[in-house]
Amino acid sequence: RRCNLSACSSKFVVSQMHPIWQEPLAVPGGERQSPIDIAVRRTQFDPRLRPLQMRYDPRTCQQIWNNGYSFIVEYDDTSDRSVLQGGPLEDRFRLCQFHFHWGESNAWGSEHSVDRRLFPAELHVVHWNRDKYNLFEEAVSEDNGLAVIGVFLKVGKRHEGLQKLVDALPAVRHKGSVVEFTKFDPACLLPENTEEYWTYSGSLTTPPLTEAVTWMLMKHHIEVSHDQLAVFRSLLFTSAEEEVQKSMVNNFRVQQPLCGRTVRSSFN
Ligand SMILES: CCCCCCc1ccc(S(N)(=O)=O)cc1
Ligand SMILES: [Zn+2]
Repeated sequence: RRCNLSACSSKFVVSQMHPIWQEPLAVPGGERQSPIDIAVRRTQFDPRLRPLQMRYDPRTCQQIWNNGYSFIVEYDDTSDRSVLQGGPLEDRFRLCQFHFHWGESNAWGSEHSVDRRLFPAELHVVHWNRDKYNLFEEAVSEDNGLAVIGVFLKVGKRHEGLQKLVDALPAVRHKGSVVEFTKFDPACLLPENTEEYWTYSGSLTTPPLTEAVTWMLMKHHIEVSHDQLAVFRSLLFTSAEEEVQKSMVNNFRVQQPLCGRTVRSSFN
């Protein structure tokens, strides 16, 4: 199937209307946008890809914030206490936050797909290149500025590690609310096997959509219970002042053209 190259080549491409942000999105460049479908048969095994090395200090966990699009668990990234390196990465990246994307039903919700298969939700663990930049805000707009680990969620047994986070969500029901949240190790949300992943060069999936991200999608998913996911869906896009309350669901971006990029795998 030909990639709609028209969406890949023009300098400024106005991509599709975003279901939540409404206004048409003009994205810079537009030839390495995220998310994408991972066509497994077209991925290329790269034996040079090393295992990922996550070293997270749970004490760097600070708060949960409802930013009106997802809930963000934010970490203190003013020192090298929580760092990611290895895999496809040449530099060291500091953990700054993690968040999720999910659907209104279990039939969809993830941003990436695997052979067109969608998952009910997707976790993003966000890091920035501390060897090249001094702040996340700088790294966001730079090539090789960010490294995001993606993990697919399936509905099944209850995830014990997630429950502490789920219990805190009612406190950030409305857009703009923040609650203290400490001593949480995001490694508990990763699958046991973090050696098997796909990696490609892409972008942020929400504004500013900058093409700064090295993506690493875990091949293995984690399981959460239906009730845990229902609490995600009980959050609101809207602030307490707004008269019409809108459920925070379907906060994912539609898939973008691959534009000739190669997705590499760390496994055969
Ligand atoms: C200077 C402010 C920029 C904030 C950009 C925050 C952001 C982080 C990760 C992702 S995602 N979904 O690609 O992992 C999207 C947006
Ligand atoms: Zn995300």
